[in-house]
Amino acid sequence: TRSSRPQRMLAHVKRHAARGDPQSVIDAIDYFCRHKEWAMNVGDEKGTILDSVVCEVSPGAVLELGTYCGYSTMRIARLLAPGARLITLEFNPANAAVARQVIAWAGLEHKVQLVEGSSGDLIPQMREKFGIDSFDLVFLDHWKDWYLPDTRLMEELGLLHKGSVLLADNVICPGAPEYLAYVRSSPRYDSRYFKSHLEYTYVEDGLEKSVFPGASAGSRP
Ligand SMILES: O=C(c1ccccc1)c1ccc(O)c(O)c1[N+](=O)[O-]
Ligand SMILES: [Mg+2]
Repeated sequence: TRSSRPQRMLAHVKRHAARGDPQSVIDAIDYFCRHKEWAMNVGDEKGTILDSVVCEVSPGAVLELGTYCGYSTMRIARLLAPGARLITLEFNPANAAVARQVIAWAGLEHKVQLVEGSSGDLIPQMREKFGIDSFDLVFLDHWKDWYLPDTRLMEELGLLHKGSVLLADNVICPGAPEYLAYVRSSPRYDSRYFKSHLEYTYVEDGLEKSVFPGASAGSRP
């Protein structure tokens, strides 16, 4: 049967990127998506914004919702301090299989735990299965109408602490209007929009960075 786009992307990585060199894997994927076949990685332009937020937060525990082929997983993992952990959730088994190989090619598998399944099912298992108490940074990049319900779930489960940062991709294109309205209006978040472009295009898109000031904020004094 015909190969999939993620499989062709992986073949391009194996042909053009150096094992154990995350930047060369990132560059190979960007080249493939810009010059051969568009794909929905966060990309190089929004990727530099993601990098700057990761460096600013210097998180000990990161949750990524939506692994896809592992591009943003690598961008985050390559910047993590020794001992810091990244858990990434992917719903689609075929994409997860490609992502595991991309992450391994970059030599970052020891920093990443890739879990297959639905975020709605897995988020409630974070404590018991992964020993995570709370997340310092969450990168939301999965189905856009799951951003809000999953955020509410993390709040209710106490997985966000004072200062936890939510960084959401695609808040303009394809868009996450309910999520955006929530984080921008709720007294629970200090939210800021980083204007950019949809990966590998001139269409406007951007990342929304929302800092959780603590569960007490927004409740009755
Ligand atoms: O939903 C799409 C999409 C919709 C239609 C066609 C192709 C992709 C998309 C586009 C850009 C993204 O950065 C992204 O994360 C996604 N996604 O699926 O999560
Ligand atoms: Mg995206």
